[in-house]
Amino acid sequence: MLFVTQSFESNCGRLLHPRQFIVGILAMLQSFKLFNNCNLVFSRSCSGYVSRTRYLMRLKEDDEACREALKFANVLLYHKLAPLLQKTRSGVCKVASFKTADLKQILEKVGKDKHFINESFLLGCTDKSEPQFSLEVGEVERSALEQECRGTFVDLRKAFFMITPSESALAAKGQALLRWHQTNGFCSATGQPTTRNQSGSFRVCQSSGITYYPKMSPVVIVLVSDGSRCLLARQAMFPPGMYSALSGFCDMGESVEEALHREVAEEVGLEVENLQYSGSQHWPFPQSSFMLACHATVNPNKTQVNIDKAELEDARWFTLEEITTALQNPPRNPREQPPVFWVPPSYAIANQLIREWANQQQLLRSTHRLK
Ligand SMILES: NC(=O)C1=CN([C@@H]2O[C@H](COP(=O)(O)OP(=O)(O)OC[C@H]3O[C@@H](n4cnc5c(N)ncnc54)[C@H](O)[C@@H]3O)[C@@H](O)[C@H]2O)C=CC1
Ligand SMILES: [Mg+2]
Repeated sequence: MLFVTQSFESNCGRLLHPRQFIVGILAMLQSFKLFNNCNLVFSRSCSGYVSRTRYLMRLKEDDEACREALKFANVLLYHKLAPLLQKTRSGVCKVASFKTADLKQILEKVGKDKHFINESFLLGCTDKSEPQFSLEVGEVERSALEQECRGTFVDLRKAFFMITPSESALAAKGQALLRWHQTNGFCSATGQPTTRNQSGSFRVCQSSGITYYPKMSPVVIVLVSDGSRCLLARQAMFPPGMYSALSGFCDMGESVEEALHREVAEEVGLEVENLQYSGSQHWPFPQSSFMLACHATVNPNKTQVNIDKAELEDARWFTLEEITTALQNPPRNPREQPPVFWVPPSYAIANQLIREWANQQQLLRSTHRLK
């Protein structure tokens, strides 16, 4: 109904394009649930962001519509949370996705019931409004499935170095949703099993009526600059040579600003100022984090780091030259051939912060040269 009301409001006072008119009628039918398969027709006839969003909203909430959408969906496969990747003819890696009908045949070939596909969770939809789902197939023998699908299940951290940032985001979301369902099968109040809705947008405990929604833990991440260098750190568990921006989970009751000040003070013993928001990102590790990324500065006369060795193995200041070299030479296989110093892959928001800082430094230098 919201859609109909808003589209009428926004079109008020001007003539409707025939396409808009059809879309409006379909939306109205859909909102009154008079036309069962309407969502399919609707999704294919609209390509706008708002239409896709409203369509997804409906799939999340309406089990029947979601089941219907799954019949014509694209499904991403995971084996013990590792996404299936395929190589294109040109040798580029991409996240594999299968049409439901094709996937049913594949599942039957590897000895799985075709109805198993109903275990999928709704992920989103493509630019063409084709619904996307994720499915965990960990019970099936991995090599048989890889052969049948002509792909390889790759650890997600490794996959981030092989696929584009937008595919990384999709693969990360799929994994996070599967993990959340795997670890939220029981109500924390009653201990009774929880059941999912069809899309997987929530789970309910039938005994207490409590609804659980997939959750992310807020994490602050900050690139600290002293004006000409930036501070990067590494934890002992990082792959050799990798340094990243400082980060930390927000404590209960904290604001982003408070968490940033506290984390920097705890981890490297510095006081930051001039916080500047850069962006945010969902990060699937360790259990779905919501990364809030900022830039900050320290007084250039107070740059002595005092590392908390329980948290960090090392933290040091890097020059623009060191950063530029690291950004220009991302490692292909960091675990097998680690460079002396490298930064997180382009999908990670830490990489975005580091790139922004490098661009700003370059701009500052060229402005100085002009003076
Ligand atoms: N996307 C990106 O660019 C980056 C993402 N990250 C992510 O940020 C996360 C947090 O960063 P850290 O520096 O490790 O955090 P941190 O500095 O807060 O230290 C982690 C410790 O905090 C405690 N902790 C408090 N709340 C927690 C919670 N909700 N979940 C798990 N542990 C909690 C645990 O003892 C844990 O060992 C990392 O797990 C990492 O995956 C970190 C850097 C870059
Ligand atoms: Mg930390």
